Amino acid sequence: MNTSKLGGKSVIARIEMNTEEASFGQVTAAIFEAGGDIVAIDVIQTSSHTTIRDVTITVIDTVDIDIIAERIRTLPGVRLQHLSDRTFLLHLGGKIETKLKAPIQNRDDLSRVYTPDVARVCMAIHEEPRKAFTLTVKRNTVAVISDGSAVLGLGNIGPYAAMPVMEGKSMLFKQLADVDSFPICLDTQDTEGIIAAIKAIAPAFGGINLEDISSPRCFEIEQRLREELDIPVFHDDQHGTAVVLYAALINALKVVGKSVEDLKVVVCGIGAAGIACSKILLSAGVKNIIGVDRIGALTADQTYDNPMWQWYANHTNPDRLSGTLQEVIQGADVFIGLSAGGILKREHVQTMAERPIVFAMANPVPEILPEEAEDIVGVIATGRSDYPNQINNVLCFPGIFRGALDCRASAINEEMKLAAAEAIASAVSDKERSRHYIIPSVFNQQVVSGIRDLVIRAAIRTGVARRIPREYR
Ligand SMILES: NC(=O)c1ccc[n+]([C@@H]2O[C@H](COP(=O)([O-])OP(=O)(O)OC[C@H]3O[C@@H](n4cnc5c(N)ncnc54)[C@H](O)[C@@H]3O)[C@@H](O)[C@H]2O)c1
Ligand SMILES: O=C(O)C[C@H](O)C(=O)O
Ligand SMILES: [Mg+2]
Repeated sequence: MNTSKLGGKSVIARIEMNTEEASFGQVTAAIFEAGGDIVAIDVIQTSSHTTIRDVTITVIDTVDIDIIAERIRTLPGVRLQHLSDRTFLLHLGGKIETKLKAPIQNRDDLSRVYTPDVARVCMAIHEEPRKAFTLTVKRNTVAVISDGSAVLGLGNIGPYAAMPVMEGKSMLFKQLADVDSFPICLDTQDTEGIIAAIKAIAPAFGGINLEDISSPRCFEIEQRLREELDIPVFHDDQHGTAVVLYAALINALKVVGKSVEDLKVVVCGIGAAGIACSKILLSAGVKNIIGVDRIGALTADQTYDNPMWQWYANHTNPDRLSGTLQEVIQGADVFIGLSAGGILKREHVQTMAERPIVFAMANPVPEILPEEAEDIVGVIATGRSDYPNQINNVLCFPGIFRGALDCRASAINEEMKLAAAEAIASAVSDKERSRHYIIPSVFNQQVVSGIRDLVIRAAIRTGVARRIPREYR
């Protein structure tokens, strides 16, 4: 895939200067002229003739960091000691750690957190298994599990390379919703192997967040685990995405003044996310959805080996359109991309209906970058945090699990998902809503608490809550 548009970079240049030969002004001018932007300067060491500074430089994608380094190196009296990529620095040794809730300071503490006293707690759980929820980490812990087979839009990069994403999800769980979580990448892509592994580790967890498992295996894995486990199993790429997409569409339609029943929607990428998003749109009353994958539009006139595609073809595309994305997108009101970076061109968007809505959600590179279509669309959104309108499942998964854990839900059902979408959409007020603001920020404090509230109510209403939090009694 094309990784040249992975976003801006931020580096730290450690620069040693002989103050008799060079001035810091020359250094900043050289960085600026080569296309870098200085965002921070830290003095590391000074002596009578030399100073060492850490200069934090950001650059946009089109700027070559090596050229900046070369310019610095050629300045007389200046030495570039080293250049570190801040993103890689942040990943050194991983991004999360465990922390103790109580210190172990003496033998007495030791005997209570561990043997012999811990045995009494073990036996209490043995006698009454549901006490695992009160006496272990199960109460507040979710496993973030992947097999590395469909990581972001990077594809099947395997369990080791998938870890940074899963660690990132765990950080978001903790920071946004105070949910503890473990990133777990399994070294198997066999459906039965994955199901068995997850069932075997489930006792430690209050919920399972499946992540970046490719379709169609993800459907069976989730379905089986939902049937066989008594804790919520939620494939985030399907349902988290669908929830946030639906929330964004509710608000985008208000901005462009169109209604759900009249829409022609093209969904590109009929995988885990594309199928789940299409399903939520069908239940929201969208009548004309056309799914497109690498082979073109899915139509009931064809037969497919992939059973999900067959189901899809039979439930969408009422006019039985066939052909390429370029052909079927003509006259569409909405494009939803959950496929691969850079596949939608400005010329295609120009053939869409008036004030089209473009949700280019492939990560890390969207189907089309906002700057390529901004002036010809009604609303454009991506999955990324560096553009306005980020449609990303991070708006959903922390809050939906917060709600599910707080009421000890046995499952996350359709009603809870719709409740979460409603909560997200309503976090943007009528006054705030605009073509650049259809979806609340990930950092909007209202989002998690709003989702939690509606999700708990939906869980109680539908009988999956095993504990009613005090404020709902
Ligand atoms: N913004 C978000 O919150 C969010 C959430 C989930 C997934 N995504 C992104 O959506 C994409 C798909 O994720 P997934 O989990 O559904 O993966 P997946 O592997 O299950 O499905 C991807 C589908 O896209 C199809 N595809 C790939 N290239 C295509 C092309 N050029 N034209 C048409 N179809 C093409 C594949 O054949 C496959 O069916 C990824 O880029 C992922 O990062 C974004
Ligand atoms: O991980 C993300 O940011 C979104 C999503 O889960 C994806 O796979 O792209
Ligand atoms: Mg994902």
